[in-house]
Formats: sequence, structure tokens, C-alpha cells
Amino acid sequence: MASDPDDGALELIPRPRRRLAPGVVHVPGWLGLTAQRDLVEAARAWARQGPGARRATLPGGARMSVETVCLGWHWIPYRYSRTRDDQDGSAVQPFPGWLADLGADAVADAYDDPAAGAAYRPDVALVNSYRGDARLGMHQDREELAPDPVVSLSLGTACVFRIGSPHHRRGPWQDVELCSGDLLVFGRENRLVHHGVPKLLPERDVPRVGTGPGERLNLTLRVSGLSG
Ligand SMILES: O=C(O)CCC(=O)C(=O)O
Ligand SMILES: [Fe+2]
Repeated sequence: MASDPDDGALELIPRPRRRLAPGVVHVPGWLGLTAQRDLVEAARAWARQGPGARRATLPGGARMSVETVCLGWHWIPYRYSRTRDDQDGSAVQPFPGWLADLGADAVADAYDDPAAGAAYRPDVALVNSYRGDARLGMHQDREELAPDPVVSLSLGTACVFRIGSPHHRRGPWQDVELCSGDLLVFGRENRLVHHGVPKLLPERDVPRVGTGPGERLNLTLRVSGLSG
């Protein structure tokens, strides 16, 4: 991703890119400030449209603490729909072509594999907003029928991102800090890795990207493998 001129000042201590496990790559500061601000603005517009973002209800009746708006396919625990069945039933918002292009760049960069990037056409995004004590329990992203990687982009307040293995929901796991602008890709043999967000790190400085006080936004891009 092209960097923009005021990015360097924020990275006083450079954080190197890291391969956390086979197919799992963390690229700190992948998005420049302008791109971060543009994405936050886009996320605000998506959350204003129609019935807006919502805290999804889990099958047991509990509500998630994270607020989500979906693009392309609407995710309801644990399935996809073209309509917002747990809201007003309206059609899900379209998945923009420019976001698919961004996802393709992300995969190409993270895997250092232009062909993998060119082949990547995500058609689902979950745009998650975390505030206060919001967190996300350990889970797998497994409602998709396609094997393609998941691209995650973080904006605003930093968090602890916990990543384990595809085989066990409990540890061992690694805790990684995801900061504004960071890219994380998980795919290949770790496409079904267990992961979650146990807490936000609001004490961290956050670049002014347009998120609310203490707010973290995360976009996950996925290939549904669904048609229709
Ligand atoms: O917020 C994050 O970093 C992860 C989000 C996530 O795992 C999901 O939406 O399935
Ligand atoms: Fe996930």
C-alpha cells in the first residue's frame, strides 16, 4: 500500500511484519493515515444506511457486545443471508469493488504472492465496532464455503488479538496487539484458526482517523463461496 507523508511520525518504534503461524501474517501499519481515514468515513456511511449496525443475538439468546454492519452478505450467527433478517429484512448493502481491490492488495502483500492477490475476490465484509468493554470470544470464521483467506484491517483504538490453532478452542494461543492501520491475514492451513479479541487497549495513543473516543473498528473481508 502506498504510504502517505505523515505516516512515519507515528511509528516511533517500528514494528516489523511477522508470520505468526503458517498462512497467518501480521503487517503493522499497512494502511497509511489517509487510507485509514477514508475507511473510517466509509464505515460511518455504511453504519448510517438503512437499519444500521446492530449487536447480533447468539443462538443461546445472548447479545454480542460488538456492533456489526455487513456488506455483500449479512452475517447472522451462524449463517449468511442476502437480507437483514434479524433487522428490518432489507437487502444487505453491496460489497464495493474498491474494497475487493484493497483485499487483493492485502493478500498479495501479506503473502508476498501477487498471484494469490490477483485470485482474491472477497464478497463479504463484517465491519465491527468495539467500544468500552466490548470483546469477541474465541471462534472460527467458518460460515464460508470457499477456502480463501480472511483479511482483517484495524482502525482506531488498539486491541489484543488472540490467535490459537484450527484444532482447539482453548490454548495454547498467541496474543498480538493490533493497532490502527494494521493488516492481519489468516488463511491456508490456518484458515480455520480460532481467534478472538479479549480486550481493547484504550490507553494507547490513537492517530486521528475519525473513530469515536476509545472506539476500535475492524473490517474482515472474506470470500463466501455462496452464489445467488
Ligand atoms: O475485530 C477483530 O479483529 C476480529 C473480528 C473477527 O474475528 C470477526 O469478525 O469474525
Ligand atoms: Fe473472526
